[in-house]
Amino acid sequence: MSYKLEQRVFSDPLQDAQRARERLLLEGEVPSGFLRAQIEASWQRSLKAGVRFQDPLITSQPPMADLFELKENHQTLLSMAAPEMDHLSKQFNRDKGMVILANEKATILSVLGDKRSLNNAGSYALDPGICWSEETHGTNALGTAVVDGKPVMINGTEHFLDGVTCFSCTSTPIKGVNGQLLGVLDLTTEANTQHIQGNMSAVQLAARSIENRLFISHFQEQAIIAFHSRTEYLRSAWQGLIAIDMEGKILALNEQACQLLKKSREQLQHQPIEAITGQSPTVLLNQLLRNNGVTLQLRNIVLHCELLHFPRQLTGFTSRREPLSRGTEKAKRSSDHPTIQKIGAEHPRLAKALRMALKGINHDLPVLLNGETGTGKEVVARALHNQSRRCDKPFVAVNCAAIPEGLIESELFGYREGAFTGSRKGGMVGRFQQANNGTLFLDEIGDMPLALQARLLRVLQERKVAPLGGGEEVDLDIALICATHRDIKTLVKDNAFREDLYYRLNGVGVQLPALRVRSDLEALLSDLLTRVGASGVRIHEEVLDMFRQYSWPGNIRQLEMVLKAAVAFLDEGEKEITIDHLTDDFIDELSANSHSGRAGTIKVTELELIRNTLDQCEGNVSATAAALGISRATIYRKLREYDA
Ligand SMILES: Nc1ncnc2c1ncn2[C@@H]1O[C@H](COP(=O)(O)OP(=O)(O)OP(=O)(O)O)[C@@H](O)[C@H]1O
Repeated sequence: MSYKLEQRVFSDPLQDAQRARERLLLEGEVPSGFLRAQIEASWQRSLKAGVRFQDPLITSQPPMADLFELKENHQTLLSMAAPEMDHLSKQFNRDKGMVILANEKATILSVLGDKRSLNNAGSYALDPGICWSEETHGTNALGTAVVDGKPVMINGTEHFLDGVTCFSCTSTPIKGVNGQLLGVLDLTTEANTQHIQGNMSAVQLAARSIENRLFISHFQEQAIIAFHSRTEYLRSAWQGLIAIDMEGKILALNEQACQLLKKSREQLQHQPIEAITGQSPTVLLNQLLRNNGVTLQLRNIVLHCELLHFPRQLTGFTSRREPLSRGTEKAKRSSDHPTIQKIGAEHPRLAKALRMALKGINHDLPVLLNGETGTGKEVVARALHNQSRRCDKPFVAVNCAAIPEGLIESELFGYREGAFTGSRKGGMVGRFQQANNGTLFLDEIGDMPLALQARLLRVLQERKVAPLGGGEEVDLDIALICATHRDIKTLVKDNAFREDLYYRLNGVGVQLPALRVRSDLEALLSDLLTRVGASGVRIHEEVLDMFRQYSWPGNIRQLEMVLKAAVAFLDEGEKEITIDHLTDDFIDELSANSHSGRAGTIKVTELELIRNTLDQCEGNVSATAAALGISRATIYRKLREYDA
């Protein structure tokens, strides 16, 4: 008894844990009072599960097919966690930290960091596919966080297996939109007690960010309100999030929202938002949109709220208002997929490129679309397919940037049943094969890893694809459309993109113009207004002028969202969008970011003017020179300057 008291007064967790190890070895039981309560309970469970200190670590990974399947089943979690893991890994690079993501059963999905730097055999058990449950590895941060469902730090000898007592590990659970356990994020460094608290804060911050990202992506079609009692915490990982449906019913909340509102998830979920805010959802949403945020004085707390996510069907939300236009479903559907004629209607140069692309695709020439984000690359790809000879065959789109690097190959080429021990029954048909006879759209092709570019080139040359793991080759008959926002020629120059592949993909190149240089803004506006159900609505000249001056970094996608918001603000019977219907933050953005006002943009504007005029004159340089009152030589010189 006196011994325990003494060691508690001069508590050193590592020494305490070492003593607890010695006692356990001597007595065969976990001694009480030596370890922190969470660790003691975990040691008890480990012992009960039959794990012993000296048990070897499991270092062999499962078969490749199981690994593929594991990653495939957790693709969303992996992609949402990737940026946070990357950030964490850079932050702890100096400390030789390894960042680990595991699933809800403590099986490792992904590891960042150089395990050789940890200089310990134990690090070789930190590979994807290896399970770190308490049953397999005794007390460890991943397995214990899964059991406890809360953050855990395990330092040195607090681990159960001798083989991992050289590590300090900090894990925190990652929860899904309904509070269910999705996985665990962990930071493993060499054992020391000094930094572990700092590690915990960093890991928790990263885990909250991942959860918030998952939350936002899960409720893409709903309104998401972000809030906090302190404004400086808005837009941070600690903000509360609530997703509501079109009737204003709470669909889900994140952990921080429950803490801020001091209520459990069960108490709040499925309740009307009015029960919390005291305001009808329509009033609240309209206020949030109009004022860029509101402060709510609730009974026991002040909440600063922002509308984080704008529901696509906002007009449906303000359902008491008459719909602005009553186009038939069919009309709506057809306007959802503009034709290439419509896309290029008032843009001769684009129209010509699109006509050539359609001819090309019908003769099996690949098409390469290039344009900034939101310029309509996917819209064009679909239009080309819909009007091609393959229109009744599949259109398969793959975003190369959204798939984890290790999975792109199996995603594109598939793998065979029996290709690997334990491979999935029926294997997996790759996207190439899915698109056979139809069109394959490879978006963000500029992000394809170099190693895979070689394989892609081979497939395109041979027009055959063999699933991973060998097996029969399948003849391919596909139209290929690729897209990128990157400058592929620069990537080629930098050796980041294979030159031979570039020429293979660039059968017909189509440059999609940025919105700021398009001469058909009015036509696009009327098209987009129809798409958002407001075909009879006009746009005030002053707003049009502002739109013409603005640089539109998000291009057509951004314009579409601005119009949706403006339409939602129209009062009943109102038929004109004026400056009053634009949100304050967009008006600020307009004045700060008009392309004629930006520093250093005179040259850009000049070149845009030349390009625009060239478009209008269908590429005729003499006509352009005459229209602008400058010489042909000046036009060539300025275009060369731009290229340089
Ligand atoms: N010609 C068009 N007419 C009407 N809407 C369009 C047109 N082009 C694009 N859009 C709309 O703009 C948005 C962005 O289009 P899309 O996804 O095709 O762009 P993208 O260039 O592929 O973007 P990213 O590079 O970010 O993937 C979509 O909502 C789409 O409906």
